[in-house]
Amino acid sequence: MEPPACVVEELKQFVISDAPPTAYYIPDFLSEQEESHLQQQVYKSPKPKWTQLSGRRLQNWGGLPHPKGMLAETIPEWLQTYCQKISSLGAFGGKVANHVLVNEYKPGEGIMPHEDGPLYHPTVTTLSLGSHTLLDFYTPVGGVQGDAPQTEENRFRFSLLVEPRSLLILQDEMYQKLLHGIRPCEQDALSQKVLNLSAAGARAGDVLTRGTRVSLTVRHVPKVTKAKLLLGRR
Ligand SMILES: O=C(O)CCC(=O)C(=O)O
Ligand SMILES: [Fe+2]
Repeated sequence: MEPPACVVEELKQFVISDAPPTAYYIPDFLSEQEESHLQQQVYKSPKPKWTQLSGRRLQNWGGLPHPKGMLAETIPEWLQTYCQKISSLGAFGGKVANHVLVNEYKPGEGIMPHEDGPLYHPTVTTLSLGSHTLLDFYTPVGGVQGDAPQTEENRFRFSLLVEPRSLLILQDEMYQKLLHGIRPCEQDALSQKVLNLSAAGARAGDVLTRGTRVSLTVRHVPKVTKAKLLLGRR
């Protein structure tokens, strides 16, 4: 089902026009109460729900995405509310998000440049709780013109500032053609390379100190397998 055109229309005011198509940045998408409620729920989750990785830890909700289809699991109500709220903006072309990754980064932690890949295509949406971060975007290896060595520095294109309580939506080229990552540092010195400075209420020259950030990446996994294997069936 297509979303009502007016809803998608409403998103257009949030396009980051200096970035490649298409990034939407919505500051204060969450109220402070919603932010602390979500933080409480994340930290109330049972310990085995966390997976510790190098430089961050995560919770996976909704099932494990797989090329053959995700065996869907029920998303708890405290997350489902936001799956619906974000989907109702038209972010997933009328579909409802069915997968959420919760990432926690302490100051000095980050995530290596990567692509989100085909399983979630074509949209990823991110809620930020507790702290800002800088999301850095890179040309893939092999995508840099000329003879320059393909170092991370040479492949770096620009950053987006995501403030706590904001919603970021990435689609199109931003999703498909660029890698994204978070540098493992404790402070961010903002420059003109941050393409959404004014929308995020910041200025070049500002230095922001990171706190613990929890991000919720809310996505729609199109390929789902519903048939649960009936164990013990005769
Ligand atoms: O924490 C973020 O904003 C980025 C997380 C991310 O890139 C991912 O989970 O794929
Ligand atoms: Fe990612």
